[in-house]
This record gives sequence, structure tokens and C-alpha cells, in this order.
Amino acid sequence: MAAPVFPSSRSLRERVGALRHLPSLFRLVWQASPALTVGSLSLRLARSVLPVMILYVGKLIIDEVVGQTQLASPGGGLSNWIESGRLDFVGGLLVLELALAVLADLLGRASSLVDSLLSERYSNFASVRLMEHAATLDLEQFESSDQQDRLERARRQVTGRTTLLTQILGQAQDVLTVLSLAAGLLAYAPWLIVLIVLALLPAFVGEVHFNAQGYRLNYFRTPERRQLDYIRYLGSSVETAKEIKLFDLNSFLVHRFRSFADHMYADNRRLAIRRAAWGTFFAALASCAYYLAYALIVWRTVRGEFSIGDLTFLSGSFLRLRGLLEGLLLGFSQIAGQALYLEDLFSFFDVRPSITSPPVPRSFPHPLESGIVFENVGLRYPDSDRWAVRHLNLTLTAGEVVALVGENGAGKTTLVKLLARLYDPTEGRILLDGNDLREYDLADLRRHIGVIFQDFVRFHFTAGENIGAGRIEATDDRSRIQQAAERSLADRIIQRLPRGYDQPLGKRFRDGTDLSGGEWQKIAIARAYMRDAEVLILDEPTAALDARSEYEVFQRFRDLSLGKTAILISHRFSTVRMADRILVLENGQVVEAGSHEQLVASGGRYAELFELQASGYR
Ligand SMILES: Nc1ncnc2c1ncn2[C@@H]1O[C@H](COP(=O)(O)OP(=O)(O)OP(=O)(O)O)[C@@H](O)[C@H]1O
Repeated sequence: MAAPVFPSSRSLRERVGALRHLPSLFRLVWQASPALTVGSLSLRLARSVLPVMILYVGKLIIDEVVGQTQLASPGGGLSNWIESGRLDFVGGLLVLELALAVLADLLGRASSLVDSLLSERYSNFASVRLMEHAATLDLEQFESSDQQDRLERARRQVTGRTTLLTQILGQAQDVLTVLSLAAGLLAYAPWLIVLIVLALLPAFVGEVHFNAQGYRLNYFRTPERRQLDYIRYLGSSVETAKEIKLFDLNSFLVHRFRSFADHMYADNRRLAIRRAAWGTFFAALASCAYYLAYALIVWRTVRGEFSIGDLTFLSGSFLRLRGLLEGLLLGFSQIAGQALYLEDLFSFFDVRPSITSPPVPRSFPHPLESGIVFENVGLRYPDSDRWAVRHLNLTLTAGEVVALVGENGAGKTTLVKLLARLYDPTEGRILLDGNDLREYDLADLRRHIGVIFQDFVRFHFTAGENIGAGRIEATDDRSRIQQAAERSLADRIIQRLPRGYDQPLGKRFRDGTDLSGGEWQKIAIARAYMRDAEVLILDEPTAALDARSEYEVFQRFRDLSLGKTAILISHRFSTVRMADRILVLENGQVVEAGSHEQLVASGGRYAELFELQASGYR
């Protein structure tokens, strides 16, 4: 496999520019839980000043001890010392230091508790926002692979990157601690601070560089990572197990997985090794600077400029400061690096659908009066230079049952997608009762069109929920669900299930029962009957049904669609012939129209296809 060619690396400006998303992140965190956000910030604030206090009390203790050793001993045991009052101050200091240490531990634990709760709330909240936003997007925005990559990165951002939040909060706390320690150091030896910053600068630049490299690697690996997830899914899920076994595809999948994974591993390893090597070198530089400063402090203590207490305070502060500044600088670059991932999340939130309701929408006519007219409609799918349908002209009169026939790829499903406004025509227009489809309220339009596609979803929920999904606000309305099930003949299947309507379907979850293809289809058709649809569309509704079921289902469909407009797509002429009118599609155009008898008599395309199928039964 060839190594990927990365576009030029993102500039520092771009990386720092990504930090502009931090306010949006904080807004999201705040919305996830105001109380926990305030709690976390307050705890961090309290924790930030403790280190300098502990160090300073330590210095006072040492100075006091050194002072005491220079005075004459009161003699005797501990009780004499206590009575003389010479231990009062140091004793008080020890108790104070103990109290501070206990408080620091307490606040530390409380803070990680609050942070972990906040992270989970944030992750859940952002996931919900992600799903809500995804629901507003056009179908086309899901289908393009670029969008799927972006969605994938946004998803990972939501679930995998809550550490960013803890990191930012930790950084804020560390900044305050640094300020408090620096204030102490400043009073004694300001040059120490300059020394530390100089020593850490190379490490900072190195980190920024490697973070950007890591991000690029991840960014350009998104398609491969989705491939890996997909292969993992193929190789280890119930839906695919049957075919994978029969065709013995496992070793093929493992091989493919390995070749992708090994390639990614090699890239990651190369980066990790370089990062570790440079990191070690920079850390060594920083250590040299630290010991240089330490030597200077020791020298000035020996000369009597600093007390022993000062020595411990300074070396302690200096050590902490070095660690903190190192953490801060690296943390900053990591945050800038992670903010690049935030870019994925927020740029996904910025994607706007193009199929929307107009500002002043019409509501769906109830009942439909004249019907639907396609006027010279053409659609080219995004990223495709072929017309899926073109110069499509047809009329669907209100109240009639129309069947669409045509060979694979003729454009039948495309016509339905256009009608449900899953796509808007590239050219021409679709009129509903004389008005352009785009003038109607989108949600209202979709509410009044009941469609079951040939690749309908088999929800691994209960049977009742599978049907209720057709009208989600009625999902608890058992009598409505039962009625829909009776209409589609799904009731007989459900009666046989051990837990009836509460029976989980599919094999994915515990106690699930799988159904046959035809049984699933009846459940899906019931879903369409849940709606008060003015237009009912069934795409290959009877493909998986046996002959008797097909006949019964269709008879019911006819009865139930009385007064409604219905479209039926089928390759089975036994179904098609029962429609009022049949439209024959070829290469995205209507080439013939009429009743079964008329079309057979005219001896055209339909007659030919019908004859082909009929001869198969003779
Ligand atoms: N999402 C898509 N992106 C690009 N091209 C598509 C897409 N969906 C369908 N097409 C193309 O549009 C044409 C019409 O497809 P459509 O699904 O409408 O055919 P159909 O008549 O329903 O076929 P079938 O009988 O196989 O279901 C085909 O050439 C197909 O390759």
C-alpha cells in the first residue's frame, strides 16, 4: 500500500486559530451542566493556591527548627519542651501543614469526581446535539464519503475527547498555581523565572510540532479508519456472519484488516518514536537548567544570603514551577492540537441542509385534490455526471393507485426520493395540487407521505416499536399499532412471538428473535399504515412475500388506499396488474402508461417484460 501524500502541514497560525472554538466548547459544556461547571471551576480555584501555601508553611517550619537548634535547650523530656512553650509555634505550623495537606487531597478527589461527572454529561449532551443536527441534514450530506469522514471525526470528538475538557480546566488551575508560586519566587530571585522559561521553550516548540503531525496523521487516516471499523463490523457481527461463513471470507477480511492496520501502526510508531526521542532531549535540557539554578540557590545560601528555610522554599517552588510550566507549555500545545479536532465537531455543526422549508410554507392539502405532476424533472446525484432521471413528465391523479415498473436502475426509487424531497430536482419541478413541492412545509410534507423503501430499516427494537416508528408520537398507542399490524397482516406474526408486541426483534440484543424476510416486510408495511398519509408509497413491498401473502397484502393495500394516492413499485407483474394505471420507466423517463390490459394489447416494452416473466412460469 502506498504511503499517503499529506498536503502541507497546518501552520502555527491555523493551529492557534483553532483555539477560537474554545468558547463554543465552553458554551456546550456550560449547557451540559451549569452546576457541575461552576463546581469544577471553584474547586480548581481553591486547589490552585494550596501548593504555595504548603511550601511556605514548610519554609517557616524549617526556619523555626533551625532557630530553635541555635537556642539553649530547656533540658528534660518532651513535657519540659512543651511547658517551656518553645514548641507552640512549630506545633501550630505542623498542624496547619497537616490541615492543608488533607484539604489538598480532599479537594483533589472532589475535583476529579466533579470533572468525571461533567465529562460524561458533556459527552452525552454533545452526542445528542450531534444526532439532532445530523437529523436536519440532507440525505445527500450523508451519502458523500467526505461527509461521512467528517461525521466520523465529529463522532470521535464527542465520545473520545472529553479529556480535552479536563485538560483545559487543569491548565486554568495550573496557571493560577504558577502565578502564586511565581509571586513567591519573584520576591527572592526573579532571574529564576526567566531561566525556567528559556529552558522550556524548545520543548514547547517540539510539542506543538508533533501535535500538529499527530493531528494530520489522524485527519488523513479517517477514510482508512472507517474502513477498519467497517471490516471489523463485517468480521464480527450477526448480520454478516452467515455469508462470511459460507463464502469463507474471514481470512480475506483479516488480511485486509491487517494490511490497513499495519500501515497505520507503522506511521503512528514512526511519529511516536520521533516524539519520544526529541522529548527526552528537551527534558534533559530543562533538567540542566534546573540544576544550574539549584546550584546558584545553594551557593547563595552558603554565602548566607538565604536561610535554610528559604533554600527549601525556593528549591521546592522551583521544582514545582518547572513541572508546572512544563505541563502548561506542553498542555497548551496539546490543547491547540486538540482544538483542531474541535474544528471537526463545530464545522460539522456548521453544515446546513439545503433542502428546507420556505419561510412562509404552505401546509399539505388535506385531502389531496388534483394530484402530483412531474414537469420535465431531472436529477443528477451529487458527485455523479450521469442523469438518474431526466425529462421526466408524469401525472399522478389524486386517489389512484399507480404502479411503476422498469428494469434495474430505471429510476423508480429516484422518483420516490424526489417526491419525498429527500432530493430536490436538478432541473424541472414537481407540483402538488398545482404548487411546487418546495413551497410546502417539509415536515408536513413528509408526515403526509408514507414511504417504505425496499431497503427499509430492521430496527432491533420491539415489534411494537418497529411499527410505532411509522408515527413516533403514537408509539405508545397500542390499539393504533395493532390496527396497522392487522392491515399489513403483521398481526399474525406478532401473535406467534413469545412476548407479542413487546418482543425484541433482531439478534443484536438479548432475547431478540429474528424474523424471515417476508415477516420483516409485513412489519415494515405496518409502519407505513401508522400514518394518516395522503400519499402511500411502497417500494418493492411484496418482493419477499409468498404468493398468497402478496395477494392478500395487495388487496388490503387497495382497500386501505381508497381515496388516497398510492404508488407501488414492483417487479412482479402479479402485483403490478392490480394497479389502476401502470407507468413504465426506462432510462429515467416514462416510456409507456396505461392499464395492464392496455399495455399488453399495445405490444410495447411492458408487454415484452410481462411476456418474459410469464414464460418463466410456463
Ligand atoms: N445515491 C445515489 N448516488 C448516485 N447515483 C445513484 C444513487 N441512487 C441511485 N443512483 C443511480 O440512479 C439510477 C436510478 O436508480 P434507482 O435506484 O432510481 O433505480 P430503480 O429503478 O429503483 O432500480 P431497482 O429496480 O434496481 O431498484 C441508477 O443508475 C443508479 O445507479
